[in-house]
Amino acid sequence: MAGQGDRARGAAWQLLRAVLEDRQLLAEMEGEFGPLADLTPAERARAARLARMTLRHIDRADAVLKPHLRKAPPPPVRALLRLATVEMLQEAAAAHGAVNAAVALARADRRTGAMAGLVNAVLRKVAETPPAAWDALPPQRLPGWLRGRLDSAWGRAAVTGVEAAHAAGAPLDLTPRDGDADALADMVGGVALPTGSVRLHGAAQVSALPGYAEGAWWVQDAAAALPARLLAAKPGERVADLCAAPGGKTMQLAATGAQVTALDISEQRMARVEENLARTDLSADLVVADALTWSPPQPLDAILLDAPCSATGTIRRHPDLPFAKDGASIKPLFALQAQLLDRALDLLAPGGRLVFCTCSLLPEEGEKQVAATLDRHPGLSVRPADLPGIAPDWRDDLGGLRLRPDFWPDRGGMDGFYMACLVKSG
Ligand SMILES: C[S@@+](CC[C@H](N)C(=O)[O-])C[C@H]1O[C@@H](n2cnc3c(N)ncnc32)[C@H](O)[C@@H]1O
Repeated sequence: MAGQGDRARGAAWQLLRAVLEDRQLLAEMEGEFGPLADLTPAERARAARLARMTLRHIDRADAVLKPHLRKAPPPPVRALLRLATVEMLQEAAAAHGAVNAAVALARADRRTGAMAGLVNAVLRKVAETPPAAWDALPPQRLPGWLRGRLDSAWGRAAVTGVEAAHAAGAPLDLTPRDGDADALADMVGGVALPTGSVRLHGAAQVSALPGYAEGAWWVQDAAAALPARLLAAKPGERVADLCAAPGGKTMQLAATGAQVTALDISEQRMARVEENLARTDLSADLVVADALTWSPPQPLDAILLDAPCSATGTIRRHPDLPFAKDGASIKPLFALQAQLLDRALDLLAPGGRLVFCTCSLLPEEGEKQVAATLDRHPGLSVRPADLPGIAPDWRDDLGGLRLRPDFWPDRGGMDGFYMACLVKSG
């Protein structure tokens, strides 16, 4: 019978193959029926971590493997070699355990069984790689379609910084329900960030942290916490969160005392908003509907539009994304974002505020989208972003905020985001 580590490795191998061979997203496979279904919570966490770590360092693994392979092995074997290489060199796992487990996995699968000898021989050589040689390998490159766009938008130094941030992964950020970051940092042993989030470095089991059961905080990247702060909802205001699930921003809005309607097109994802609100003892009206056709009973004072996007700002948390998506698959989102913006503006009362945001690194989903909206809607203006803890150079010429993973390098980075607060003429 396979040991615990082997079951986790086996599941990580399946996850990797599904991403690399079938372009599936990890998040879609981590549910009840995916490759992790029969594992214990600890095994699941380990499998998901191994798969993500391998995807973050796959180019480096290939560079180490190349001299030991006469020709590229079939994809399943290649994925197994990459997994074990990253486990040994990035995680510094004991070589005998990683090699033996990979050989056992190869042997147990009829598609790879005949190559178990090769797996053994190659990984024994990989195990001899000096740590300094591994450390000297450059971080994984972004895929060509994204690298080119980011290079044109932000320049080569930024691209290099973003790639380094992706390789480093992401810390765990929490948003305090009562807004007291110092008290929460003391409670969980984290660091209060200048923008009001609390950061924890190193692996932590979220549900075991103090305050989880009481709903004193929720997990939310420090950058993702800023759009709701930019909207600055006030008690009693009528506010809608138009693309709400899983609800991080809904909880922030509800915590202000505003009357919040949280809307999402996905019933399944809306269930997550409901769970999150229940745990944090916050309330909002929940609506499953298409934001393009939904109408509120009265015009709204403020709207948050966290529009569907390429999510290219979250690659450090989701290293599978560059393998599962490409430039063509994200293009239709640009038009949808413009439609959602126009519709949201229709729903606002005169003088009302709309924060548009996307977790994207592409100007097409941020700066360009807002500039085009201002052109389409004479009288619309941007209220310049001004929030505690933001650096002046995060602000763009329009008055929005451009955030990138290479910002805050000494603090552990942040997700990529763009946000701007639009004000409808009175
Ligand atoms: C970026 S996510 C939102 C994240 C969320 N605001 C948070 O902070 O937790 C985008 C969401 O938009 C929803 N969505 C996509 N198209 C939509 C539409 N036409 N109307 C309403 N929601 C939509 C998706 O189901 C998805 O949950």
